[in-house]
Amino acid sequence: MKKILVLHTGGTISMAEDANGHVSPNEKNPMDAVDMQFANATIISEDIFNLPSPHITLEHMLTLKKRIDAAFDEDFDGAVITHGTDTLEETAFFLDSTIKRGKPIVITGAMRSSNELGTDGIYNLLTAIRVASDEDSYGRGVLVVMNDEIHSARFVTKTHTTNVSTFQTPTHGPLGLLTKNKIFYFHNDRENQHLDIQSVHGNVPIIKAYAGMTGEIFDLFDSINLDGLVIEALGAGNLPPTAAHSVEKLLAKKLPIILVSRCFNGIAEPVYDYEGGGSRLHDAGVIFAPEVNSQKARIKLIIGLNAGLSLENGLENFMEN
Ligand SMILES: NC(=O)C[C@H](N)C(=O)O
Repeated sequence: MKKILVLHTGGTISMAEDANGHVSPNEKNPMDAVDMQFANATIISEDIFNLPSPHITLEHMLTLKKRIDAAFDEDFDGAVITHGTDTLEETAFFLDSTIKRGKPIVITGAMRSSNELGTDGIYNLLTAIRVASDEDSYGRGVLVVMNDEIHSARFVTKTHTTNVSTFQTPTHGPLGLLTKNKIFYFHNDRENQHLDIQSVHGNVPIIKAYAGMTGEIFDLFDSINLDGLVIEALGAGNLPPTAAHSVEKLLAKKLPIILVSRCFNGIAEPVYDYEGGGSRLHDAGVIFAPEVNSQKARIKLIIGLNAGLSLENGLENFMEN
């Protein structure tokens, strides 16, 4: 018999719709009323927060990490988290990057609130518990389970504003799926580097590049106290020339600048050798973060900085792997 901890954090899965079609949080979490009878698992539930996920901060993510660490030091065999979908991938990535792989951690949510027609919350919660109590889920890192699919926290992203199949894994594909009776894994994800941090300080904004971008936004950053910057660059990792010029001025001040692509699929690499091209940006000191989107690159940078990494001490290696 597995002992699974369910941590509710809020989100649409715990919300309800009113007569005007507006969706908002409930005083009492409807997920607490779900019948949790499993042949192979005992469920203990806690309402750790009741927040829409746009209200979730890195401090909340750290609180969740500490609660899961404590539960795993006790006799829990796995953890399930219910979470709003807007920032679910960020919490999933944070936990995957700060907790050593072993006992299953599964995150789920819903696209339709608890009293809406075709609500997906209870179904997703029950399938997440099935995955967390399955022997084969051990050692796979943090998993996102929604709509009968299992995704790696490292690569999954929210792709649709309203559709129940919103969580997808561009480039890599899902790790597995659930049928009525079985769980199938058809990929093994590589181990994600994890750092056991105790703080989450850092001011790290994300900037998106576009055709005709000038350097003004980067020049503004010159006067703000930043700990790092993440740029969603064009294509394989390039910037318009004037933007690149201003980025080089920030690099001269030893600011960690992380580059990912604004493309939905693929991996950014330093390839192009022209003004603003990726290979020149890389030579100037821009760090390319492969296989993560900008919101995950930002979390990864904050984790690295809070673990004591710096440009002189291992930050580039951490971000590039
Ligand atoms: N489907 C959802 O959960 C979206 C909601 N706005 C949230 O992230 O809290």
